[in-house]
Amino acid sequence: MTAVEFKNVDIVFGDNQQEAIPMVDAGKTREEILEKTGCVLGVAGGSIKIEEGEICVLMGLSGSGKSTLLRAVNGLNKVTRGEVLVRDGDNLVDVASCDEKTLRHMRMERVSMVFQQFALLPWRTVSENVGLGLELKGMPKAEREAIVEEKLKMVSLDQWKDKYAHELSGGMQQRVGLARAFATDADILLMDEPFSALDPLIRDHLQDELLELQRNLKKTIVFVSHDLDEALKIGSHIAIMEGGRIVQYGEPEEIVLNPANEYVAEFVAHMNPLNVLRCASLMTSVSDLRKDGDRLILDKYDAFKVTVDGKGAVQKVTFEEKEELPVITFEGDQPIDSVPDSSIVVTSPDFTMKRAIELRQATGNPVLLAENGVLVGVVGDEEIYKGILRQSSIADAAE
Ligand SMILES: Nc1ncnc2c1ncn2[C@@H]1O[C@H](COP(=O)(O)OP(=O)(O)OP(=O)(O)O)[C@@H](O)[C@H]1O
Repeated sequence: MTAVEFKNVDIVFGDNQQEAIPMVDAGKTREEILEKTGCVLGVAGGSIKIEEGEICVLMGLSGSGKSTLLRAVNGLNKVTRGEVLVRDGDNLVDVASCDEKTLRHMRMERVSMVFQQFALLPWRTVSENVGLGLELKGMPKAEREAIVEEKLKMVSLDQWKDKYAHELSGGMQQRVGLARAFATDADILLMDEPFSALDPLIRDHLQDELLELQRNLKKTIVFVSHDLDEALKIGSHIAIMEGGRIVQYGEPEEIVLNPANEYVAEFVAHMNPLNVLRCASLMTSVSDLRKDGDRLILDKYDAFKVTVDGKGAVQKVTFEEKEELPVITFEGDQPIDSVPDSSIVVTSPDFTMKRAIELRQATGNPVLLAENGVLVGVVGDEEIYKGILRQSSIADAAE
């Protein structure tokens, strides 16, 4: 079900909007529109649909219009033309055109916002900050406290509930901000660069925490970031914005494999491919493997050979004709170090390049990929190098 839909959204700042809109339609740039009309183009023709339970990341350089689009979801920015549909129970409300009362209801009950600068009230304790939204809604104290306690536990700050913001580190303050957002019943969270002021390790940790919270609570999150690695890590979909326009919208791997223009390619050139590229896009397919009689050859030295049965399932793998290697199925929920040295791992083509490298390192052998028990391909050193080289050739091309 759709949680948020932007339909041809234009947001123009300034008084001369009637003159600016035809220029938006003609595809004029922000600079041209500013020069002719004095208006600043915030967003032009923004159209995306965000499904419930997704994390959609709005990504782009400073000034590309990310925050402007985000703030349209709770009516903080007035939409010049177009619709911003937001789920309210069984209905979708157009927050761009609804009355004040409906907008207040949407802000209070449906959409909650987490800011970059924590926005904690210094005179309130941690628990009073987390309970703020509930208090404004008029929830009785006892009921409020139970929810606050639970959310503080979720972000591991229950021991800190009576402290004040200045007694907490930046990362902890941001976790309080997260707990406050998760404490409301709002199904939709807006997050405007919530982690960008934090140092990289804490940031990485909070991203993991957000993903974990998201898995449990299944909120819909619209997240602004200027960092493609962050977007790729947490986004189920990413909208890349340039000069007020969405230039590409897609799943992380789609964006990395097929950047829509040079602007996107430039971001992709500097990202870390390990967590994004999947084995399926790195592997050599079974149909491209060389053969030795009935056996498939897995590497260029003809060292590893695999025998499959009539249904395509792996039966036997030999090393240099002498040794038969143990074949292990790896589902992904066991630790890597549980995988025996020298074994051949069969795993899913959906796993990331990072996982393939870890398995390759743990076993010393190529990694086999199977779908529903049928061998579909292999990732060995060659495939891993190609994955890394593709990345550096994108970087070279972008420079
Ligand atoms: N209230 C406003 N009045 C006038 N212009 C505005 C207003 N808000 C944003 N803008 C302009 O709209 C454009 C897009 O700004 P926006 O803040 O959405 O970009 P952003 O991609 O979020 O950038 P950043 O990462 O720097 O926050 C900018 O040129 C900005 O100056």
